[in-house]
Amino acid sequence: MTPTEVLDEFRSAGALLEGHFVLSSGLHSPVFLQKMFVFQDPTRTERVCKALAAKIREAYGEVDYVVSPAVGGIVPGYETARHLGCKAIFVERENGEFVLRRGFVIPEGARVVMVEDIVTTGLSSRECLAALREHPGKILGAACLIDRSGGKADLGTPLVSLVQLDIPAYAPDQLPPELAALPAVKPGSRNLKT
Ligand SMILES: O=P(O)(O)OC[C@H]1O[C@H](OP(=O)(O)OP(=O)(O)O)[C@H](O)[C@@H]1O
Ligand SMILES: O=C(O)c1cc(=O)[nH]c(=O)[nH]1
Ligand SMILES: [Mg+2]
Repeated sequence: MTPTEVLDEFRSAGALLEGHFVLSSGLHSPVFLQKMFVFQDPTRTERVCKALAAKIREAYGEVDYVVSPAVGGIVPGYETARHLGCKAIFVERENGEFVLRRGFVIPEGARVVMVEDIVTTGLSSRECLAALREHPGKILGAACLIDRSGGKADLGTPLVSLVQLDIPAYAPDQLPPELAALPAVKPGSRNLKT
C-alpha cells in the first residue's frame, strides 16, 4: 500500500479529525487521527495491517511476538500478528506504568517487534519498549501505521511506518490563538480516571 492509499483508508473511515486535541504526550494539536474509526472496520483494518506486516517482515525478518501498548495498539497488533503468523500480546497501564499482565510470557530468545498505531512524540512507544526490556526476548524494532512526527521521534530502536506525516503539535503554553480559541478534547486513554 502506498502512503496515499493508507491515508485514504483513514480519510474514508472519517478518522482524520480537525479541532483542538490534547494528545497523549500533553501536546496540543489541530489534527487527530482517530484510528478506532479505522479499527471498527475489520476489512479496512486487515488491509492496512497486512501492509504493515509486509514492511515488518522486510525490515526485521521472522517475528515470534508482536507486543503492543494498550489501548490503541491492541487491534493493529493482533491483526498484524495474524499476517506475520506470530503471537500478539500487549502491555497495559498499572499505576500509570506499562506492564505485561494477565500471565503473558515472552520466551527466552523470542524475536519481538513492538507495534503501535500512531507515533507522535514516541513517548508511549519508549515506555512500551522499556517494559519489554524487563523480559527475555530479542527486541528487533518497532512499527506503526502512522508516524506523525515526520520521522523525528526517537525510539532508541528502528521504526518502520506505513506513512510519515509532519503534523504540528504545541506545548500548552505555546498555542497559536486560533487553536486556543477552540475547546480542547482528549480522546486517548492515558490518565483516564476510572
Ligand atoms: O507517541 P506518543 O506521543 O506517545 O503518542 C502516540 C500514542 O498516543 C495514543 O495513545 P493514548 O495514550 O492516547 O491512548 P490510546 O492508546 O488508548 O488511544 C496512541 O495510541 C499512541 O500510543
Ligand atoms: O499523540 C496522540 O495521542 C495521538 C495522535 C493521533 O493522531 N491519534 C491518536 O490516537 N493519538
Ligand atoms: Mg496508545
